[in-house]
Amino acid sequence: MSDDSHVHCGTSTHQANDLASLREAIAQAVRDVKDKTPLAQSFTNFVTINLVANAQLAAGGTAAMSFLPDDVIETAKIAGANYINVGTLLPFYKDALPTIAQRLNYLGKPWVLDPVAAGIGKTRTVILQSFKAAPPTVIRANASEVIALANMWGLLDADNASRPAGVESVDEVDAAVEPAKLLAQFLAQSAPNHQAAVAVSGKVDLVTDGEHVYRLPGGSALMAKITGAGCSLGGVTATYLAVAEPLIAALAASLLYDRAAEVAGADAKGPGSFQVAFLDALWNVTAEQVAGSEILMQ
Ligand SMILES: Nc1ncnc2c1ncn2[C@@H]1O[C@H](COP(=O)(O)OP(=O)(O)OP(=O)(O)O)[C@@H](O)[C@H]1O
Ligand SMILES: Cc1ncsc1CCO
Ligand SMILES: [Mg+2]
Repeated sequence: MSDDSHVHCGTSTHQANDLASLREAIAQAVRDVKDKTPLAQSFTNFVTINLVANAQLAAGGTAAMSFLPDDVIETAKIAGANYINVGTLLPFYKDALPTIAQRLNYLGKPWVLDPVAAGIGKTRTVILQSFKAAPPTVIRANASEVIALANMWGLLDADNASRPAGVESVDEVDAAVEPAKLLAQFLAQSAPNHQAAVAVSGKVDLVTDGEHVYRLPGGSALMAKITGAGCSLGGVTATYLAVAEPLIAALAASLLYDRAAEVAGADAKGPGSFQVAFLDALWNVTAEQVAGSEILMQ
């Protein structure tokens, strides 16, 4: 864990020390999930709900999926963290989701948001706009969604105007650096202990707490050929958020995904066998492998 040979970008000694303690905390989070099997509750889309639950179990946690406000709030009282994903919408979500977000925040319950397809449709926009007043602890999204959400919350100037992109990203992760930092700073203002994080997925993942930016290379291109890679990453981020602070949870989940995708990609014959191998790898990748990953700090 003290091996920081993967540090790049002219890293100072101070940063190297930070990175060493970050690696310790990441390893601890991975071990804590395996030891404590924390519950993370999800309000998530119908397309990928099964992969979300299976990925949370494979990482070592437990899953519960709920949709009605009373059910979500009661379950939140026993869950370590929560996850909201707006990929598929039903009419009642327009009232249910703002209510749920407000209650989670009032109760001080940490939660992860995946703003799937941000920018598409009035209903989704109303729901995502409502979260500005009751923000999540962590946002996990692709680059287009991060840009669209930052724009929707009025955090961007005209130069950074976004376009909606469906459920797949049309933007590169690098285009989302500033929007991600601005979102993380905004989340931190209202978060317990002022701690929050934004994770942007793509070829090279990016995680920021609003101050530092961490780039996480690796993974497999086959991740983009199974549906729910991003959704389940949000779910597993919530699993880690049950035992760790936001930045550590976002880093641990994204790094676990990269390492597991590499293992799965090594002998998969295509997307089907890749998904099966990926779940096995989520289970088998060790805390040391996750924490020893390449992390480019800025
Ligand atoms: N080209 C790529 N190379 C390596 N890993 C990738 C690539 N594209 C995506 N990934 C990985 O796939 C996972 C999901 O990221 P992605 O950006 O596809 O999310 P998403 O668009 O929200 O996905 P979905 O909505 O289908 O769940 C992340 O772990 C990310 O690292
Ligand atoms: C394909 C799809 N459509 C709505 S949600 C979803 C899962 C990927 O975000
Ligand atoms: Mg997605």
